[in-house]
Formats: sequence, structure tokens, C-alpha cells
Amino acid sequence: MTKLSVNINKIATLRNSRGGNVPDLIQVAKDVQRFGGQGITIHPRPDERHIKYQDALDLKSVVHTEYNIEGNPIAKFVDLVLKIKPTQVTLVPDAEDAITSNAGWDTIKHKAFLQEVISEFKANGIRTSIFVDAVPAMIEGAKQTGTDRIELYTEDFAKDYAAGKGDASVKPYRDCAIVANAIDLGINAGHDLSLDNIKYFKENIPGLLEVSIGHALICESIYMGLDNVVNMYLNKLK
Ligand SMILES: CC(=O)[C@@H](O)[C@H](O)COP(=O)(O)O
Ligand SMILES: NCC(=O)COP(=O)(O)O
Repeated sequence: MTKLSVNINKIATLRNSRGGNVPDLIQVAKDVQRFGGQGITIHPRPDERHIKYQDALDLKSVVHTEYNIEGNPIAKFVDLVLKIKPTQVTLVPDAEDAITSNAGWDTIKHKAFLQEVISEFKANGIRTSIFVDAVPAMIEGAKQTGTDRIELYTEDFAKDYAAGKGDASVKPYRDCAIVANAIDLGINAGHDLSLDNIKYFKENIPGLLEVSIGHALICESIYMGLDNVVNMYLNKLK
């Protein structure tokens, strides 16, 4: 089974655009779970342009499914995650000024650093995942860091699938999933997944445990409603 974790960054972006509390991020997190969402993902960035550090703390008591916090493990982020102790932390090597995540870890170059932060999170009972490109050497490198899972960075898949490339769009990801399964690394995936591409991705990735989806899911909900859209994803992930 593949779990759906809904990334609510975009709800915070909309709220922040007016400075008040509409839409109410906490209520949306409650509603996503009531509608069947199996997790909540947030990706607080150092400039707090969408999720604020206080949001991350406030969500702790309302997320009764899986709470996944993503981000670059700078000191401020590590402190926040250790304070909250979510279900999972996903480490993403994004620059402070990145518009959105745009690369996976070089798990070979940053092995020692990743080993250090991952061991601290795991010692605190937090499952770890690291964001990686679909490159087999990076999956093997991830195993050496001690992480529980990887998150496959799916932007290239989404672009290639939309361009009609069919099997070529998913093949690098399937190859990496086969490697990950063989070395007992759990597999998550995310970035630019949508109602258009999720079923094809899921069907082609053996052992896909979880997807985190935000941008497309919130955009689709403008037309079709959040409850409806969450359930459309759940059907496609069965
Ligand atoms: C790691 C990943 O792909 C997502 O967390 C994405 O980075 C969402 O972040 P933004 O909402 O800031 O684009
Ligand atoms: N980890 C990926 C994520 O949380 C959502 O990415 P996107 O759907 O907003 O591209």
C-alpha cells in the first residue's frame, strides 16, 4: 500500500498573502485527515515564506496520522524537528533562496554529514528519509548513511511523462526502486506528482511506501474540492 501524505505548504502561502488566518492551516490539516489523508507533510523554509516554525509546532497536536517534516538540516531546522519529534524527517539539500526543491543529495560526497544528522534523529525515535535523484549510486550511497528511507525526487518523471515519454519517464525510478528494495531501504517519492501521473508512477514503482503531494493537489482542489481530490488520489494509490 502507498500512503498519501498531503503537503500543506501552499495553504500557508495563501494565508500569508493576506497576513490573517484564512485559510486556517490547522483546520486544513484536520480536514485532510478527516477526508482520508494518511499523513501531513510540511517543508518549513528558513525565510518562513509559507510554513512558519510556529505552524510546525502547532501542527504537532493535530496530526494524528503521519507527520513528515522536510527541510535542509541547518541547526535551526534540526532543533525544531528534535523538539517536535514527528513521525518522519525528510532531509532535502535546498539552498536558502531556492524557489522550490531542485536537487537530491549527493549521498557519497555528504556521507559523513548525513550519517551524523541521521543518527541524531534516529536516536530520538524519528524515522529518516533523504531526498535523492533517481541515480542508483545515490541510492547505494543513501544506504551507507543509515537512513530508513529515500524520497525519490520526481520532477524529471513528471516532466517526461507529461511530454509523452511513457516508460522512459519512469525507468530510472523503477531501476532505483529495485536497488532500494534489494538493500532494504524504504521508498517514498515526491515533487510534481499529480492526479495525471500518480497512477502510472505507483504502478511502476515496486515497494512505493509513501508519496507526498502538495502543489498539484491544492491546485486541483480549487476546481474539484479538497475532500474529492484527496479521495481521487487514494483511489489511484490503491
Ligand atoms: C522536497 C519536495 O519536493 C517538496 O517538499 C517541495 O520542495 C515543496 O516545497 P515548496 O512548497 O517550498 O515548493
Ligand atoms: N516531498 C514532496 C512534497 O512534499 C510535495 O511536492 P509538490 O507536490 O508540492 O511538488
